[in-house]
Amino acid sequence: MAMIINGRELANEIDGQTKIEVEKLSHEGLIPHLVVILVGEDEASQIYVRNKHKRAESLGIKSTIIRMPVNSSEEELLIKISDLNKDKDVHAILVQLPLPEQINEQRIIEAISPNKDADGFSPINVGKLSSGETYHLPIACTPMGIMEMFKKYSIDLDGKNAVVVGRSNIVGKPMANLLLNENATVTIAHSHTKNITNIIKQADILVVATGIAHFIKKDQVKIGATVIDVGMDRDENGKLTGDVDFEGVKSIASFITPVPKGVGPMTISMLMKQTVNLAKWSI
Ligand SMILES: Nc1nc2c(c(=O)[nH]1)N[C@@H](CN(C=O)c1ccc(C(=O)N[C@@H](CCC(=O)O)C(=O)O)cc1)CN2
Repeated sequence: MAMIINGRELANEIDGQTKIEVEKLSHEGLIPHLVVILVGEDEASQIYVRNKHKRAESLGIKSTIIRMPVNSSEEELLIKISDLNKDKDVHAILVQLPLPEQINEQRIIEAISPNKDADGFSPINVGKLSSGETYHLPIACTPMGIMEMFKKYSIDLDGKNAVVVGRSNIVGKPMANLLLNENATVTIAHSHTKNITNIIKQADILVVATGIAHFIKKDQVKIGATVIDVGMDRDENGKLTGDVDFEGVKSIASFITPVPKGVGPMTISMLMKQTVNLAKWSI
């Protein structure tokens, strides 16, 4: 039976460390400041943004939310980002995704200064990560949170077969680079991959980010694998569930993350930690 990785507990532990760090910086006159831009009224995005704001305030981080109407133009958003890039009081900028369809997501991400890139999505920072350079580098928060889980639970990655299912810029690609940087042998599988079950079955470390509820079943998973579920799906009753059939897979895995209380809570904790780092690196 797998050990269940408790993301909520680990997130609380990391928040505790972040709070101490913020107190120290505040005594030195530096108050980390995160600005989150929310365009439109997507229900889930509003909840995530509110949660980020509450978490930041509880840790002593200055938090500003900029709300823009759903019909905002790309130009308006670019102007806002340009102002924030120049504002010395702002250390970290995040544009909540997804954006309304009239706005090109990549153009927006590229406009954020790499030095204020709270999400680690800027092409400069993505390039550095894929070159194996990690000094003063903001990294995508969800994969970074998963790396913290491996560290906390002493899960060795060196020489292991790691399979990342999903190739998004937010999770799949940065996850693969982080695993590669730790000497894992990494395969990215996706919707066009042939014989995907055979590939998944080889994984000592399996990270799943497909957005398809219960995509991974027990008979596809190697006995003793570590299974990380990044999914946030809804089952037929509307209940939050993951990309992995948790009940089945937990009986053969050695470690597994649940949904909820797995990877999700780590994302916001890593954002807080990254905001503090960006503030420190700015001086
Ligand atoms: N600019 C960004 N946009 C988005 C990101 C991101 O990292 N940067 N990620 C997601 C949304 N997200 C943060 O923004 C996020 C999603 C989920 C959770 C979380 O804690 N989930 C809980 C369950 C919550 C629930 O009950 O609905 C869990 O898994 O336990 C945190 C952050 C897309 N946009």
